Amino acid sequence: MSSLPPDPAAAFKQQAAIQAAALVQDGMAVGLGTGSTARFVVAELGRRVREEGLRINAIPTSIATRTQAQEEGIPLTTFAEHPELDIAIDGADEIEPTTLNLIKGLGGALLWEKIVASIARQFVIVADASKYVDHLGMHCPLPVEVIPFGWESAAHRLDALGAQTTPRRLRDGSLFLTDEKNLIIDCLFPPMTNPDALAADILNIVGVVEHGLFLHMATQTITAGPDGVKVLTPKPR
Ligand SMILES: O=C[C@H](O)[C@H](O)[C@H](O)COP(=O)(O)O
Repeated sequence: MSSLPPDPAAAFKQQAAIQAAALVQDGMAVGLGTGSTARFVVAELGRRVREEGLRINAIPTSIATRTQAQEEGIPLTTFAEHPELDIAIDGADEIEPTTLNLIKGLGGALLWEKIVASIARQFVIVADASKYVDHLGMHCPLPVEVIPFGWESAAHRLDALGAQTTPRRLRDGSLFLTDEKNLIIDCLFPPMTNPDALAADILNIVGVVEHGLFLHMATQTITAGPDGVKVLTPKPR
């Protein structure tokens, strides 16, 4: 029996995920996201592969997703074979509904997720409707991935940008390690009015590998909530 509490949003996540998985067509190279919503996408694509004979090649964005995709029987591919992808489908922690700018990475997969999103012609976000915010940073810390060497100095420089920083830890107190064996500094910023400038400042810190601001990347969001399914595309800038 699972020790995880039931997820009250699970049905909405699954609804959004199934609609997004329907965008995947025969022959596509597909980026598979990470997290509780992306899991439903992978499950649905696995079902389509097995039951409908859907032929796809996929690149997973975490070790956890790779394991799930293998269990589902989804064929995996490499960046050498597919340096570009037709579509990537992933979850998000916060969505700003006008720009479709995002915060991602509460699951720690932001680096591989951003690499995969950056090579996908379509980057589709699936979420339950609770993920919408007026300004990024309203509900979540911004995860920033840093290399282990000198991480305390990187955290100090993130503090200087106005963040309240906490290194992410496991329950036993040890530092959380990403799939790349890096650390995550969770940064509580005031709600963001200029995420582009903040993203540039964060990337200027030596030792920072990537951050969870996914700006001007999503081509579509599919969310589900009590009011039904909503599909958004970014408003022209
Ligand atoms: O690192 C994790 C990812 O960015 C997830 O896609 C994100 O945290 C959303 O996860 P969930 O669908 O579980 O809310």
